[in-house]
Amino acid sequence: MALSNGANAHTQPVDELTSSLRALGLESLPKYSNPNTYPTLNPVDLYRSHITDLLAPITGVEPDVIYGALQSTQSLDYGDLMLAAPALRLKGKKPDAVANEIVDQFPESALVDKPSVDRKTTIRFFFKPMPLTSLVLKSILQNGENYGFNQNLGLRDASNPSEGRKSVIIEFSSPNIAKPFHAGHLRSTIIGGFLSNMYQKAGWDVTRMNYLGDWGKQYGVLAVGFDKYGSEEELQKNPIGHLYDVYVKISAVSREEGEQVKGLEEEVKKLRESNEPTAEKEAEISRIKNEGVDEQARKYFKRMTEGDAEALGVWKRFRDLSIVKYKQTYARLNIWFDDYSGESQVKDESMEEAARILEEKGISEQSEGAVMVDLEKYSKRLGKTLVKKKDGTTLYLTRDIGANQERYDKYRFDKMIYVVASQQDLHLAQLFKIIEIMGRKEIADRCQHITFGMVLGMSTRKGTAKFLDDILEAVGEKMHEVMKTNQSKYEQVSDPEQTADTLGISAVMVQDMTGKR
Ligand SMILES: NC(=[NH2+])NCCC[C@H](N)C(=O)O
Repeated sequence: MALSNGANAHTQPVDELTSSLRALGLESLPKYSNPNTYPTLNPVDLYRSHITDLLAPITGVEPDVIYGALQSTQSLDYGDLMLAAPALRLKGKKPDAVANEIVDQFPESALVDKPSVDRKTTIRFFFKPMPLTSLVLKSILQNGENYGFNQNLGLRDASNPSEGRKSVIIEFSSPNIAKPFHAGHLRSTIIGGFLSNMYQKAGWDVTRMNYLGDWGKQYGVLAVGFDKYGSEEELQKNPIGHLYDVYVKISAVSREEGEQVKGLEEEVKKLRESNEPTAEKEAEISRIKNEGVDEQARKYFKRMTEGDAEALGVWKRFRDLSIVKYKQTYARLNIWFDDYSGESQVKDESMEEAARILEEKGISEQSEGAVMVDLEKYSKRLGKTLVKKKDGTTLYLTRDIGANQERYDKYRFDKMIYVVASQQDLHLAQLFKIIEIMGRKEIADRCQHITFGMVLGMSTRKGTAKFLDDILEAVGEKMHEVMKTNQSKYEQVSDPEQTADTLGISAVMVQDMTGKR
């Protein structure tokens, strides 16, 4: 989304605010204004600044200290702002005496009532209602959807807007094709969407990125499965669900074959012990090993990695159709992405280059044909980890290393945020460490992992919700039930299904934001 450039995008309202303040009998803007928020001074900043102005002469404390000590309250019963007297750090005075002095000496103000002391040392401030409504409502009307935001925060240099805006990549959601969209993906989607909006409103250039799990042998398995169980019609209708079903079916076959081989091997062992012929059983074993799902999938994926157009074509269609469907579902949450990247998009060259650097710097070592990095010398908890498998293929971590560099080359980001569930804390810590010791500390320092637990506090009753669509469906149904418990109100809702849907989605979003982060 295009953002207006330049530092002055929001300076106009300040002038208008000044005139509103004059109308309330105040000369002009408060003298003390937080320099970070000054150009867009929103009402809360304005009140904090105003109170700071009034308290500075009474207490003799630095305005910065007072401003910082004025805190929001837990609930409005406790005032609009509060100040803990000890936070003023006045030496040689008892906090309760300080609190009383402040209340006694607090001058008449057009914006706030005379404060009161609570629990001896806490001073509570209540805003006067009338000026509050006239200031806030006016500011909301003037700023529209930009109310409460300061686009200048995203400037590289606030005093020199021509330096441009800071850029941030926010990587979030990142589900795996043909696998369920689980609670971790849901929370990542919500938190990531929220962060994107916040950075955008703070004037950063935001790139919303979805890093799909779309590469690896399992996509060979999927292609083999589609040959057997796939339906073109189903694929078009419901790609995400259908591919998942196919994957489940073919995985079961592959598991069965694995067990079969194990059983046959046991039998061969026994036959050998009793000197009986084993040829027949052995032939069966090698037939499964050579023609079974696993081997077919391995071959198929190998063709994909070698750039075989036909193999890639099939896979790409699965990916493209899934993305179309994802987009529709994300839209229900008002979430979109600028870049659908994914593990498949990481170029071999960038991974090879990373491998070369790791080797040259003596960071990686050979380990029984595979390549490993020992991070224990940096931190015990980072452990040892593979960056290349014995057969030369890459791993999840390898692809992340390559992707990190490619994103930097492409976007020159000032910051990159990975919104990923806490199961992957170690993975991301390893990633950032490896990037750092490869000599890219500057890039590593720009990367941040936003982690979260996966307790959802919302169980989908049937326990069958596997995809985002199902989850949203389930919460909608639940809401509908709740609505029906009040029949007289229910009858007044014109489109209950639609309303339940909207409420359900809102509930999912809101419950994630109710905890303090
Ligand atoms: N850059 C990353 N590794 N991002 C997280 C990707 C999450 C992964 N697709 C999963 O579902 O587990």
